[in-house]
Amino acid sequence: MNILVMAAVALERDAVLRGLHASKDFNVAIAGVGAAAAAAQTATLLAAATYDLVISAGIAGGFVGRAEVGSIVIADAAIAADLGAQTPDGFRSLDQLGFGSSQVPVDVGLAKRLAEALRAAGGPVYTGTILTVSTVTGTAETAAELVARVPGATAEAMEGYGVGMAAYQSGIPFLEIRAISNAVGPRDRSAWRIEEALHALEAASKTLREVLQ
Ligand SMILES: O=C(O)c1cccc(C(=O)CC[C@H]2O[C@@H](n3cnc4c(=O)[nH]cnc43)[C@H](O)[C@@H]2O)c1
Repeated sequence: MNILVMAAVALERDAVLRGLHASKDFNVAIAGVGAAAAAAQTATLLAAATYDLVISAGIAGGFVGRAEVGSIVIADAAIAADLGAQTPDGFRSLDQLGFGSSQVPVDVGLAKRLAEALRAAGGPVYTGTILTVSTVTGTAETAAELVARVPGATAEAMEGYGVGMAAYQSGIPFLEIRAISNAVGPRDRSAWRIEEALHALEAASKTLREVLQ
């Protein structure tokens, strides 16, 4: 198998690489922060080589009561939660506006298999919707608004939809894997546990390699 893993920043890429133990089946690349950079970089790499699977991997915020710091979330759906329009009657997604889809398909069977393997390896693992946002949520009001908009919301990050859209447009299966570094809600950057999340991401990458090889 030839698998492309896209991480937003070097710290995430390095955690994934440590977990994969230099497996030749994987190319781990830096996507940049945000869906636009991630989509462009993923599309460039997909045009340059043949891949069987594309994965968006990194750290993320976890919705309170759904995914705690240090846990792993595997996407069963990947949704651009703020892509649409505000109207007097509330938010309208791209789908509701008739301009495409705010959701990219995930390989649900593979996501389930990976989640089972991660559970067997120990550590908290959840499957649920991972939101892609352009702005890191910083208030309880916005967190509540996102959960109301997407009831299955489990984690939020900034690249999944972009990576997934590039994969979808190339007809390649897609997965999103996130390790939780912080709670989604009132901004408290000092409470982010990035090291803890990177360790969880490394351990999850080890299991990922075992599942896919
Ligand atoms: O300090 C900040 O507010 C900040 C703003 C933008 C990016 C970062 C990063 O640490 C970049 C890495 C990566 O982390 C993901 N991430 C982690 N937690 C969250 C979150 O609560 N909401 C959205 N994204 C999150 C994201 O995918 C970044 O690319 C820090």
